[in-house]
Amino acid sequence: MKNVSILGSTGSIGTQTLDVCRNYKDDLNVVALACGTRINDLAKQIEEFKPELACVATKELAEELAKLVDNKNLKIVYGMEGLIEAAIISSADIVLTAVVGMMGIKPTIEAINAGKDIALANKETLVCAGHIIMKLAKEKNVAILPVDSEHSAIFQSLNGEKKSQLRKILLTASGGPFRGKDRAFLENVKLEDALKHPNWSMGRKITIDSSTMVNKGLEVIEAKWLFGVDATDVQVVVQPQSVIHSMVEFEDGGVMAQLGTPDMRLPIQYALFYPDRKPIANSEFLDFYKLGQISFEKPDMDTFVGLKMAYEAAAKGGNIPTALNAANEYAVALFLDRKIKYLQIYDMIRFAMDNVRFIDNPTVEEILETEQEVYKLLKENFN
Ligand SMILES: NC(=O)C1=CN([C@@H]2O[C@H](COP(=O)(O)OP(=O)(O)OC[C@H]3O[C@@H](n4cnc5c(N)ncnc54)[C@H](OP(=O)(O)O)[C@@H]3O)[C@@H](O)[C@H]2O)C=CC1
Ligand SMILES: CC(=O)[C@@H](O)[C@H](O)COP(=O)(O)O
Ligand SMILES: [Mn+2]
Repeated sequence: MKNVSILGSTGSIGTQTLDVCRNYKDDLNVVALACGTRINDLAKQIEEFKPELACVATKELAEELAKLVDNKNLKIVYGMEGLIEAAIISSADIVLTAVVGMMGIKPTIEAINAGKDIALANKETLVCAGHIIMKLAKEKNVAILPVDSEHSAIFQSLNGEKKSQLRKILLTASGGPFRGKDRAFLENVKLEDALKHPNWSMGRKITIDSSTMVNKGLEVIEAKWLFGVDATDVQVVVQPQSVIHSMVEFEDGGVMAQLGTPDMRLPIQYALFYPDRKPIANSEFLDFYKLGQISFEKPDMDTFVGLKMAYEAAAKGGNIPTALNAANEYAVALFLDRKIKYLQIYDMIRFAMDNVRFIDNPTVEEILETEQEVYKLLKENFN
């Protein structure tokens, strides 16, 4: 039996993780659940999975949750302190990090310090603090198991191979809902259209990131840290059907790929049960006769400049990936609130990367200071 703590249990990855736990009740035991504000959903999860601890965003929500649940053994906590408590709970063997954004940094680091394996969906954490997290994980001998579909595919493709013989990583991208469009088209795109991912059903923030291809940029940096390669050795290949989840090429010209239907429960359960594979319940299997064709394209980085800026951020290093990520989080939240136009997401990222005070090898505190500095810069310079 493996004890699991889930950070972000009410979201897209969180609920799919609970579906895996539901399908494997004898193997996975949920010990902690953390969410932000959806306390009615959390209350139902608590009733079904009976964790020891539940965490919500604020004290008020914690008090409301206490009224909704009838479980005297449940400890209810809140805020960042509470999220860290959920991450380091002594009974957990593994922490699945599925919160969105930089709020994942501290709990992930504390979970590693407490010796927990990490099933990592929260890519923003590695983008900003990959240099700290990968080093610490090695020191503490804990595994960082990728949940992001592409990184799980790379991890699966590298299984049993010598990393020294790896030539490059081929990171696949759907191209998002605006694939093939030009900059003039992007000028006036609507929120509703940006939220229509061609293949995946995901949370709102990552869905916008996929549409701008900033998601792919974050994933290039995530791959750099997870697999210890240069970002220049990560080549993005647009594969619009999202059937090939990523590939790796070796020195001898051999290419290994992982394919599957777009169902996040596969990478989730692969991370939770690694190195075992388990049957997947209620999912479709790939039918190559029905599939017809798989096609490939080069990404248009002159239109989707978010991807180009991520390569630039990776090359500059230090706190520049944090500047890119923080500006993107800030801008996407405004776009989701209909406060800015689509292309301002790129403008804000550009401005933050060009104007933030450079810090080489930033500490966690400096990463979080950079986040605040970026927010201030953007508030002062965009209205
Ligand atoms: N969705 C997907 O298929 C994929 C997602 N990822 C990554 O996984 C992460 C999660 O994405 P996704 O599931 O789509 O996002 P969602 O927006 O669907 O879920 C986010 C989760 O974080 C919780 N949360 C928000 N604020 C807080 C807070 N203050 N304290 C604690 N929890 C909080 C939310 O709770 P509540 O809603 O209750 O406020 C929710 O449970 C992201 O980093 C994303 O990039 C990676 C690959 C695929
Ligand atoms: C499911 C997943 O891992 C997402 O990151 C998804 O891959 C987004 O797709 P694109 O960014 O390629 O559109
Ligand atoms: Mn992905």
